[in-house]
Amino acid sequence: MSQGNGTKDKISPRVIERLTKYLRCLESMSPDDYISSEEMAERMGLTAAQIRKDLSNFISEFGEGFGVRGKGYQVRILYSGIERILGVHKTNNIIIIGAGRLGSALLSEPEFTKESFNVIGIFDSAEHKVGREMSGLKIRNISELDYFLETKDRVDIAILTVPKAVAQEMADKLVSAGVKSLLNFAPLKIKVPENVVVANIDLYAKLQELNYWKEKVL
Ligand SMILES: NC(=O)c1ccc[n+]([C@@H]2O[C@H](COP(=O)([O-])OP(=O)(O)OC[C@H]3O[C@@H](n4cnc5c(N)ncnc54)[C@H](O)[C@@H]3O)[C@@H](O)[C@H]2O)c1
Repeated sequence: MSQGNGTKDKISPRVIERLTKYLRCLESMSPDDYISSEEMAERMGLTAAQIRKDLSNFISEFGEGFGVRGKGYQVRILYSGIERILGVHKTNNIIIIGAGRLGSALLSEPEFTKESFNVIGIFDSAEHKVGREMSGLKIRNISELDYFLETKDRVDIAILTVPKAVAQEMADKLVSAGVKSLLNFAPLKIKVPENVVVANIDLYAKLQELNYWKEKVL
């Protein structure tokens, strides 16, 4: 995860990444259960101290009743607190730029039917795709993007699934129209101003990393 030039927040991206994993860990538990940091640590291959340290950054988000001596954290309180920290307790509107193979696969992803993430538009530049329906949404012409951003609901996140050659240009367009968060799948590092966050997902780079580690464990 990167943002323009500076860091707005003292919280490390690693902490936020672990919070998303804590949510996954808690998902399989009953909300009335309690879990200790030791038990969570064991399930997740972390240390209890790490978990306590991560959560202590946000202690005010959890409020009363968080952490009962001898029992641990109540799953309901921990889960909803982390959801609030991550901002997924409310609906986040998403648009997808590029209705190709990846854009189409993401649009049909069941996570996007959850309340926290809601795809409200998908755009493409290919005339033959514009107007077609994809997972219940009409593909819009990219030329309508500015008008859409001015007139429709707030857009919280834009996902870029366009070719590398146009990804930076599309990111600039989104940023100048006021979009503050980008998830980029094109294999290049998108540059954004300081007040914008971007997560670049480079699958090929991940494969290269994995290949390195594979050699080490053999
Ligand atoms: N398919 C994958 O598994 C995969 C995996 C990782 C990364 N990627 C990357 O994701 C991006 C998309 O991959 P894909 O396989 O879906 O490609 P694709 O060719 O199937 O789709 C790209 C879509 O973007 C559209 N497009 C091109 N220029 C545009 C513009 N200016 N505005 C709006 N739409 C535009 C094209 O018409 C096309 O529909 C690429 O950068 C690719 O390298 C793809």
